[in-house]
Amino acid sequence: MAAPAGSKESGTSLGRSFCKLCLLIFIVFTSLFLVCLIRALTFENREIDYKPCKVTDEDYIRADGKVVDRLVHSLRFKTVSTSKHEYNRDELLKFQFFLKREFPTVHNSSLVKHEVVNGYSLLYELPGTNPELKPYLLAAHLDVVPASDEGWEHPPFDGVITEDGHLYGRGTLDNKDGVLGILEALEFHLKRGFKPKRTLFVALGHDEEVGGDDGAAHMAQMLKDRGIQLEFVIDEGMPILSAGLPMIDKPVAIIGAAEKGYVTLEFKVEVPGGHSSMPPPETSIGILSKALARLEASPHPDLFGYGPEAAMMEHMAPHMSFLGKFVMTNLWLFGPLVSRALASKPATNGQVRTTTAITVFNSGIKDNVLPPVATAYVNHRIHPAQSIQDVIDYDKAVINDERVQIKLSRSVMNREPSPISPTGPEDFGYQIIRSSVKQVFPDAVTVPGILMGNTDTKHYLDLTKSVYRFLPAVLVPEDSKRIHGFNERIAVQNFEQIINFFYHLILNADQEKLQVLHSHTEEL
Ligand SMILES: N[C@@H](Cc1ccccc1)C(=O)O
Ligand SMILES: CCCCCC(=O)O
Ligand SMILES: [Zn+2]
Ligand SMILES: [Zn+2]
Repeated sequence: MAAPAGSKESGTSLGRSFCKLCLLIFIVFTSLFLVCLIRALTFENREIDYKPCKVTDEDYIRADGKVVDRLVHSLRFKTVSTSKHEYNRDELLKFQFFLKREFPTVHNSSLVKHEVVNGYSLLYELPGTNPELKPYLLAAHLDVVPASDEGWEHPPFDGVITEDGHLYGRGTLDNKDGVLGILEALEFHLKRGFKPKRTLFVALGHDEEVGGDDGAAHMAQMLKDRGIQLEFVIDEGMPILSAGLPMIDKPVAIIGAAEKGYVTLEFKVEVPGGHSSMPPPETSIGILSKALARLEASPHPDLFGYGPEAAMMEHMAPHMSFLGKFVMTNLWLFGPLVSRALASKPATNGQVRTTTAITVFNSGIKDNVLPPVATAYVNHRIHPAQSIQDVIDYDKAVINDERVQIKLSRSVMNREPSPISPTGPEDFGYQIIRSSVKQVFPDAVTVPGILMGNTDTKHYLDLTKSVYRFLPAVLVPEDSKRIHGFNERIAVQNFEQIINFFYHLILNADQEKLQVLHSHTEEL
């Protein structure tokens, strides 16, 4: 049967426009590929390497004998914090006397001014010979979160070292490794006659795990009252990830340049009670449960690129496989892909958005009584691009039900996200930390990032804009569950590296200014 009139021509023109469309798509994809390729090939590694401090073999501190014993004994003090103002004072005092006895030079040298603050925190000052140089602060905390023997391979307060060289205990990662790391390095320096040019403070808080209001807050106020401004602060924070990041096979030291905010919201539904034989279509439990289900089904917006996470990827790019570099130097195009990859795992989802965790649900009186009240608590860790009010507004819009009352909980931990600290090639504090990492972990890549937990650094934000949350514990992503969880542990060899990190940091920070070694840009 002949084709209807005109169909032959239209078939050809359809074919022609289809070919034009294919050609257009081919041209678009080819040009996108070429743009990405040129960017990847010409990407400049802006990092500048600075002259590291001079050290000899005698300068290396070994974590053996007395050194490792001191950490083991420190873990046995049950310096547990449970809530605001509630912490084990006896154990804190025993720990304090132990440190005074074990670090005699730090505590008796005429070079060191040592103060016990608010009964249990420890503040040390080593005045520098050059008062022109702004002081810096090394922070850590003496307290730990609770732990019972249940669920642990070795009791959390015994300090057991296993055959494979791991020391098990509450506080091995959070944060007695930091406390002893700083004190071992300082004692070693002082015994060798070290006299700083730049004033150094060490602040060991005793209630970080419950907000730091009795410890770090007081030490910060003392420094403010003395009119002190700091060059930089380094406190506990992100680790060195030895695995788990996409398309990079080197260890990555993530230096926390920002810290997420923290807010717990209370959701409450109040309805008339009554006899369960005459129930309304929805009880208070039903109304609140549906509202919470909507919250879980509507994650807060993906804010990849609005915090330090994009800078983190770009700093990794020069050290990645070609594919990795191709992607990470073209986040303008692949950003949505990268953020979806980060969002796919709980351990990294918090890098790209405000997280939502329904942590408490209370309701019900008796099985034949309609529940007059249902209450729930939701804990959000807030992305630096959002505020507490943004989070409340978003939750209200998602819940969209007048019967659900939403209000700020009276949690002592509520706080806005921190400002983002400078991480540029000339920023002294960030570069000093980078140099010290590279001296102790030569094959590690250093990048800026966000700390998802919270620390005492909130109290020091008025003293400097350069606040970093980093401690070179070498971890894999699975280890994150050990922090505040079961089987917290540290490799003794890694503790030795932490001590030497602080040893180098104290030397590197004592320079008047950064001395350029070479800039990668010059190399190109
Ligand atoms: N550091 C602990 C406790 C804490 C929370 C919030 C502020 C200060 C401390 C955490 O991140 O959960
Ligand atoms: C290792 C990071 C810890 C976050 C702050 C804390 O829980 O003490
Ligand atoms: Zn903690
Ligand atoms: Zn901690």
